[in-house]
Amino acid sequence: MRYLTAGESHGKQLTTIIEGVPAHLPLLSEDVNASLLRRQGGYGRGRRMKIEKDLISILSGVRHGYTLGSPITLALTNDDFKHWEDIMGEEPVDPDTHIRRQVTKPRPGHADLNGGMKYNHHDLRNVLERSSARETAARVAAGSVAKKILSELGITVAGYVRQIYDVEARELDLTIDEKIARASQSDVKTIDPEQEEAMKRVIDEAKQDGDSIGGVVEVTVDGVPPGLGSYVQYDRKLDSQIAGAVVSINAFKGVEFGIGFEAAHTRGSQTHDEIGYEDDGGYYRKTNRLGGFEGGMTTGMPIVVKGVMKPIPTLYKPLESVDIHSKEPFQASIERSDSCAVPAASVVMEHVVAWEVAAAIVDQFPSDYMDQLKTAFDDYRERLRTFG
Ligand SMILES: Cc1cc2nc3c(=O)[nH]c(=O)nc-3n(C[C@H](O)[C@H](O)[C@H](O)COP(=O)(O)O)c2cc1C
Ligand SMILES: C=C(O[C@@H]1CC(C(=O)O)=C[C@@H](OP(=O)(O)O)[C@H]1O)C(=O)O
Repeated sequence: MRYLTAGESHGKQLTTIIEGVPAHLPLLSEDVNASLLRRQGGYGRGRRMKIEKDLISILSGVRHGYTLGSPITLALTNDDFKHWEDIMGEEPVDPDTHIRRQVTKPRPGHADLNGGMKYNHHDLRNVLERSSARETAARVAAGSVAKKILSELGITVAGYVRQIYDVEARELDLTIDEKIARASQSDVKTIDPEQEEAMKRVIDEAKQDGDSIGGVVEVTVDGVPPGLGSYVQYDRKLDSQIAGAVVSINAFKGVEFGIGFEAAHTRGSQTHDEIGYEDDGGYYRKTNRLGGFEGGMTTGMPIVVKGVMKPIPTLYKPLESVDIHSKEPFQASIERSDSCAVPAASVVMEHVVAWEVAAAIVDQFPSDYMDQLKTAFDDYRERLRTFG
């Protein structure tokens, strides 16, 4: 399976084209919209999310509620476009007006300067429109289709906020239903109200100071069998595909599986997951310190992956920059902005991880239609249970 996204942040629409989804997967626009709605929520978002009502139209690949096996096109209209028509429209504009409106003071931490230099854009709006995390709506749309495939196979994916700035969510031993319930809340998704309030407080403080903050998101995938991904070629290692996908989310700078960076100071005996066997369930691990991966393949334990999001680059008290026309020092441009997008990004990360897992499954069990996939997948699970 593969997908492409297209669209500018304040352009007419975002488009996702997905290829390789097996036929006969139940799919309605409501399924995608439920995910999009969650991504729009979350404490710390700016005014843009009050303008948009992210609802997709399915333009191809689905008929009477089921996928056809042909490319699926999901289109999402930007409601904000109506306010930007003269800036974002396709018609040429008068050069004087154009010069006055240009974005010329690149924001440190955003794609503005590097993108402008690379594509020779003297108006940095040409960069920021596509580098904006508005694009993550299109990726969540793709991920919601992936989640439908996974749910047909008994696999669930849940993402939630582990940390915002210096407020850490307490570690809890949650059931999968509790994790999903927590992930589907649309606010700061944590465990106890006190921590939620503390997270909201640090977001408010950053906002009042014209500053921004980041945090940590955790995604868990339950119900995966052992052996998804492969050790035989570097680019088939599923953990590396997931890591790449996480770091491809705007502002995500690091990723870890299980105990992750802690493994630098744990001994082998406190790092690896001992193996057990039960007649009913087959092989299992006594712990899940490695977050569900060995050798680029799933172990059968839940995948546990964390991503760190840096603070948002646009600051209402801007950092120093240089005007690319005059070369004079200036404060960076202020674009309307979020002050913290970690809660929204937890929904994005959940969906990009879901995509990678679903794509690995469809790749490993090539199927034209869902029943074929389910049978191949169930047979595989059954074979593993008595393996050896
Ligand atoms: C959900 C989400 C919302 C974001 N909102 C903003 C924003 O309002 N303002 C901003 O400057 N950056 C925002 N970002 C981050 C930038 O898009 C990102 O930092 C930029 O594209 C540069 O990419 P890099 O940080 O990965 O290097 C957001 C990121 C995510 C995931
Ligand atoms: C539009 C979204 O996020 C945007 C991501 C973003 C950025 O620079 O990444 C900047 C802001 O855009 P605007 O200036 O239009 O408010 C965010 O609102 C979205 O998540 O749908």
